[in-house]
This record gives sequence, C-alpha cells and structure tokens, in this order.
Amino acid sequence: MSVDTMLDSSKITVRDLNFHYGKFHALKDINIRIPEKKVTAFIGPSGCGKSTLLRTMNRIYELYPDQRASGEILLDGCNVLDRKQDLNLLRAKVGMVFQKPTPFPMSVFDNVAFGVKLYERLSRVDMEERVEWALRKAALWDEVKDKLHQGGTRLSGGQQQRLCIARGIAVKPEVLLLDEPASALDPISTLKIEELINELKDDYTIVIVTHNMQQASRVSDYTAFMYLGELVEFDDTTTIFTAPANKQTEDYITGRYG
Ligand SMILES: Nc1ncnc2c1ncn2[C@@H]1O[C@H](COP(=O)(O)OP(=O)(O)OP(=O)(O)O)[C@@H](O)[C@H]1O
Repeated sequence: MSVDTMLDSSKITVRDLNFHYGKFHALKDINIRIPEKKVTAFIGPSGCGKSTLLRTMNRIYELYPDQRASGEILLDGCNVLDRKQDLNLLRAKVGMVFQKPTPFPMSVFDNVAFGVKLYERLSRVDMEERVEWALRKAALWDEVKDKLHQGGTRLSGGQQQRLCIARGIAVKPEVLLLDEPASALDPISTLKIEELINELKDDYTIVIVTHNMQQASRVSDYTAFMYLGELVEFDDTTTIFTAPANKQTEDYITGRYG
C-alpha cells in the first residue's frame, strides 16, 4: 500500500517544511503525513535530518535564535509553526523523550507529577492516581512502587528512560516524539521500551527516530527514509523493508551505506 492511498487518518501534516541552522539548510521541502495512533519511524544515515524533523514538531528549536523553520506543520489542522500557537499548550499535546534519559533531580513521584502541575490542578488523591497510571503505562510501576520518594536519578538507565516516558505520558499528550529512546540502553531495557511503544500506540500517535533498522521494522507501522535533508521515501514499514521504490532506500536498508 502506498501512503497516497493510506487509510489511516493523519494526525500531523508537514507541508513544504524547510529548516535552517544559521546558513545551513538542514531540511529541504519536507512533505509528510504522520498517521494517527500509529508508530512512524524516521531512519537514515547520520546527519540526514531525522532529529531536526522531530524537533520541529514541538518547536523545541525555538530556544535557539539562529534556528528557523518555514512551511507548515499542521497538528489536527492547526499550524504549530505559527507563533500565535501557544507553546505551553503545544508541549502539552506533543511530548518528547530524548536519547539520554533526563530525569529531573527530584523524586520518582515528583518527576511524573512535575509536568501535570504545570497544566492541571489536581487534588492529592487525583495526583497520586495520575502518577500511578503513568508509571503503569510506562511499565515501571512494579519496579518503583516502593521507591516513589527516592531520587529519580538513582534508578537504572532503562528505568530512568521509562520514567521519562511516564513523565511524558502523565500530561496526557496526543503525540509522543521519541528521539532514539533506546540507544543508550542494554538489550533487555531496549526490549521493554519497544514493548511499551507497541502498547502506547493504542492511545498515542508516536514518532520515533532510530538508527537501528531492526528496531524500526519491529516497532513501526510506517517508515520514512531521509537522506541529506530530504525525505526520500515514506511508506508502510513492510514495503520500505521488503520492496522499497527508491534505490537509495534499498542501499541503506541493505547496509550498503550509512
Ligand atoms: N545545532 C546545530 N547547529 C548547526 N548544525 C546542526 C545543529 N544540529 C544539527 N545540525 C546539522 O544538521 C544536520 C541534521 O542533523 P540531525 O541531528 O537532524 O541529523 P540526524 O539524522 O538526526 O543525525 P544522527 O542520526 O547522527 O543523530 C546535520 O548536518 C547536522 O550537522
């Protein structure tokens, strides 16, 4: 099936997106539709723009004055690049998890509650319920239920990454952006993260950047192959990995370069 005939409705539509770091043209005329409640993987050789594309989706680049995006990224029809769009509201809808686990220097409980407090006023009981719910969703509850008031940085690397996912989920976003979430983890923690992604897609639209082709083929429904700032090919994952239309995609997935 090609994406043009994709039956899944799109959650995010990227139109004619260009991105510059100063004078460097990092993304060139990107057009892509990210399907709702599916997992979409961005793959491609180092430096091709995968993280940059992910980072445009919640405007995180705005922290840096020389980084500019033009074009449109429509989230449910509203252009998130429009400066009138409220950034806090956008970040509540589009959560992000980074490559290296980044727990805050506070307790496990407070790590998860922190973002929720920014957006909602919950009673103590409701907050406890929300924290437990997010930790269960992130498949971490059983491991930390007796350590909720210990420091989050005292957990193992794999647990810290699941804590960051719990923190992301706790605010109930609609989209979860994962930038190589398992690259710093051991195989067992990686497997847990992959199982988690599989479960989360029932409720969230997930976009994941990964260097690991097996991971992309295991966890994603759709895959985008990027090269030198361009989107070369986008299709359902089976097609990309078994019958890519483009020679560059084929060379990359068969390990001829990258
Ligand atoms: N802060 C920055 N300033 C200038 N150029 C940057 C900056 N961040 C990234 N770039 C450049 O933009 C291009 C795309 O980078 P990006 O991190 O999006 O690639 P990537 O595909 O995610 O790479 P990797 O797989 O190595 O993480 C690269 O050429 C990179 O050197």
